[in-house]
Formats: sequence, structure tokens, C-alpha cells
Amino acid sequence: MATKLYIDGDWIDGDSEPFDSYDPAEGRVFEQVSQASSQQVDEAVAAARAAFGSSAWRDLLPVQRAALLFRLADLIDQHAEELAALETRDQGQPLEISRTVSVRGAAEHFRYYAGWVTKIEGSTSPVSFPDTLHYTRKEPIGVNALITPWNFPLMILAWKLAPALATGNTVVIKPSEVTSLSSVRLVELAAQAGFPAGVVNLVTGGGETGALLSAHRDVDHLSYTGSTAVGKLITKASAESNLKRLTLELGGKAPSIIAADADIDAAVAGNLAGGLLNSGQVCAAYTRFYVDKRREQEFVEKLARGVSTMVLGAGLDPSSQLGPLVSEKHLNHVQRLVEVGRAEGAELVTGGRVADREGYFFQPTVFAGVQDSMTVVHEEIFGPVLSVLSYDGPDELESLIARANDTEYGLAATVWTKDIATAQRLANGIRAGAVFVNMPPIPDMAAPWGGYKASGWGREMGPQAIDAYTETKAVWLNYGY
Ligand SMILES: NC(=O)C1=CN([C@@H]2O[C@H](COP(=O)(O)OP(=O)(O)OC[C@H]3O[C@@H](n4cnc5c(N)ncnc54)[C@H](OP(=O)(O)O)[C@@H]3O)[C@@H](O)[C@H]2O)C=CC1
Ligand SMILES: CCCCCC/C=C/C(=O)O
Repeated sequence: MATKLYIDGDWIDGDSEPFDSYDPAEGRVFEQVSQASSQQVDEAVAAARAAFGSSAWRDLLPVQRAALLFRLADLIDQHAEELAALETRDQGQPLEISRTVSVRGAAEHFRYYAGWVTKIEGSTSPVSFPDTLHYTRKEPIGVNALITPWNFPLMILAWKLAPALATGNTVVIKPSEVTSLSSVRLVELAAQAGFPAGVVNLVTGGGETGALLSAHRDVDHLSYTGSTAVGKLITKASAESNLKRLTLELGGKAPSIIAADADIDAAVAGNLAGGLLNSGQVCAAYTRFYVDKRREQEFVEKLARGVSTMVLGAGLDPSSQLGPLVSEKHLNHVQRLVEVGRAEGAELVTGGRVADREGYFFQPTVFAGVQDSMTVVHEEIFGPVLSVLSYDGPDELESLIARANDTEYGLAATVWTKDIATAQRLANGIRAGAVFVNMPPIPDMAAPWGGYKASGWGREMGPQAIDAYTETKAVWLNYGY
């Protein structure tokens, strides 16, 4: 039996043909997922609109709204093992990642934004009119479509859902068709927590569901995480429908700069974590390594050694360090780009092939001798593929910054050095939403996350997400009237 849709407080079957969800570690179907029809998408949006105006939601006191978010966080904790196993089975990530990053991360987001509910303040402005009070209010935007990706389905849903609900919005959730299951379970827990009917709606689907939401005239704001190509389609659909507000977290191609004074062992460990977490299926993954020529050989050798000792395996196997890629389609995408890298002359140091086992596993791969013009430096691979380039030393800092910035993306970057001036100059010069000095790209709910350039619009997490889900209203009060 297929999973169900959740519309206006009811669990219902999708009217379109259900689709298969695969266990990527086995390459076999393990669940059927309901597919919403176009009419059901309309019903979900209508339910969210009605709930937005309902006193059951609108008139809740901030402390009451916060209590619902705290309750949801507690329910996630109570079901942590079940959620982690489900995420691992559906997405492929090692169980420890599901536990610590996905499930604990999701619960922490609901707690963090529950804390914000009672602290969403406006301001007063000293306008130049006599007898006039001017103040601002932050109001919820209205109906929000949340279109979430397949790399961290549960956690990224929490990035969007927690601030949306904290600010008093209503939502229609549309998970990636590749990984819908943890979203279905989270919505069950939200219903159990007691959110009023219509506040949280879920439409699973693939093929047109996302497009229906992006073109919908009664969606006020859409938050999307995924490819830049779809991000562009969404901006077009917004422009051609109702100019809905957009928050877009799109592709990345993070540079990693390793200076001559870096602790190479620490840099290798940090870059392996930053480049291969979730098998490289991370928008902020470190992918192109610019190493000072004096340390290049040592870095490549140690990186390749680290990569080749990593244990590939099903996420549910506790010894596994690298899980499968999420789907056969994505495995083919990674394989194609690795072949392009070889054809363009990158030196394959280790890996480079689909692993010889069931499921969608790709060998972790290191390319050396990579040139700036190569496709592996520019295209988002979103897999376990690390490309090493080099640079000439401290005098090259300006050109190094230019090379790091020679990309359409600007989500994240990293610098490895003991010299504070080098770190600061690079952090200032690189055009990216986050620069990590001597550490992997670890998000935190208190810190903004998002990109420059084609990596997106707006910021998630931190206080910035409160802005993403609110409108600012200016109230002018003439008390001399
Ligand atoms: N930034 C990140 O975290 C992520 C980046 N990626 C990158 O994206 C690449 C391609 O991944 P892919 O699996 O194709 O997924 P995409 O990221 O391209 O997005 C697929 C999602 O977008 C929705 N969608 C498609 N068209 C529209 C539209 N016009 N309006 C609104 N939503 C739409 C789909 O829903 P529907 O079919 O129902 O319309 C589905 O939910 C990956 O190789 C990777 O590089 C992928 C995942 C996460
Ligand atoms: C160490 C945890 C890394 C989590 C990265 C979250 C990724 C987000 C994205 O790809 O959009």
C-alpha cells in the first residue's frame, strides 16, 4: 500500500498513479508513494490558505505556537531511531549521519525556532513628521510551498518548516520523489503534535507536482533546495504567475585552498569529511582543491590514502563510512562526469568507477593534475569526486582568489592555513555565502546558510530565516489627528 497525502488534516490516497521508492543500497523498490493529482495540489494550497486565515492558527498566542514546535521536537527525539533508519534506507546515508546530522539536526531546528516565536520583534523609526508614531510589524507571508531535495530530506525540511511555522505561516510540503518517506513521517508527527488542520499539508509526487506549486497563483512564497536548473524554472514560473517570493538554495562547487603552512594531516581529514560526507551529495561539499605547489605531492598522496581506506557499504551496516548514491540516475550522472574528467586529461589517482556490488555505489575518486578549464572544476558532480589543482605560493593570493571565484556558484569555500592574514584575505575575497577556515562545512541552525551568484537567493537558518518567512509592515500613526 502506498503512503498517503496529507491535506487539510486528512490522510488521503493520491489520485494519480503511485510511484516506487528505492533502497539505493540494494537498488530495489521498498515502498510505494502516493502521487498527488493537479486537483489535489490545488486542494492542499486551498487548505493552507483557509488555515492561514483561521482563528485556530492565527489567534494562537506566541507561547502556544512555540509549544507546538517544542512538542514536535520532542516527538522527533522520541522517534529518533525509527526516523534515522528510515532516512538511511530511503536516502542511503550511513546511520550515524542520519542520527546525528539529519534527525538530531531536525529536532534542534524545531527547538531553535520555537525559541524565536516569542522574540519576533518590530522596530520604531524616527520619521520626520510631527505627532507621528512609526513602527514595523513582522507578519507571516501566508501560504508557503516547501520543495525539498533528496540529499538531506528530513533535515532540510526542518530548515524550512521550523521557521515557516514559527512565524505563523501555513505550508504545502513537496519532497523530492526520490526520498519522500521521512517527510511523510515528519508530517505524521506534526499532526500528532497538534498543529491545526490545514497548517501543514503534504503532496508527494514527481513529474509535475513541483511545477504546479511554482506556477500556483495562491502560493505566496516558495522555498526550494535543489539544482540551479530547476531554480531557474521556478523563478520563471514565479514571474509568469503571481511573482511569489522565492528562497532558493541551489548548486555549489566549493573551492578548498590549502596553504603551504597548513597542517596537511588535519587538512586531509577535514577535506575528506567536507568532500565525502553523504558520498559528496552535499551542496557545500569541498570539490576542487587548490594546494600550494610545495605541499601538493604530500597532500595528494595522503588524500588518496585516506580515500582508498574508506569503507563502502549500506548505510545500515555500522562499519560503512560511505553509502550509495541516491539513485541509478544520479550514479550515471557521476559516472559520466568522471569519464569526462579522464577524457579531458585529469590524472586518476584512485577510484573512478561504479563499485562492483549491488546498489548505486561509486568508488571515492581523486583526480590530480587538474586544470582550471576542465569540466570537473566547473560542473556540480554531487558525488565522491575530489579534484586537486595547485598554485604557486603566497605571491599568488590575488590570482588564487580569482581562480576560486571562477565559477557560476558561490555557496561555500574553505581555507586551510595557520596564518590569520592569509585566512582573512581569502575569506574576504572569496564570493561565497560561507567560508570555513580549517573546518568542514558544518551548518548550524544559528548561522545563515545560502549562496552568492547562481547558488541561490536569500538565506536559510539563523535569524535570517525569520526574515525569509515574514513580511515587514510599516504602520504610521498620526496621533495629532
Ligand atoms: N542544493 C542541493 O542541496 C541539491 C542539489 N542537487 C543537484 O541537482 C542535480 C539534479 O538533481 P535532480 O534529482 O534532478 O533534482 P533537482 O534538484 O533538479 O530537483 C528535482 C525537484 O525539483 C522539482 N521540480 C522540477 N521542475 C520544477 C519546476 N518547474 N518548479 C518547481 N519544482 C520543480 C521536482 O518535482 P516535480 O518533478 O514534482 O516537479 C523535484 O522535487 C544533482 O545532480 C545535484 O547536482 C540535487 C539535490 C540537492
Ligand atoms: C556536516 C553536515 C553537513 C550537512 C550539509 C547540509 C547540506 C545541505 C545542502 O546540500 O543543501
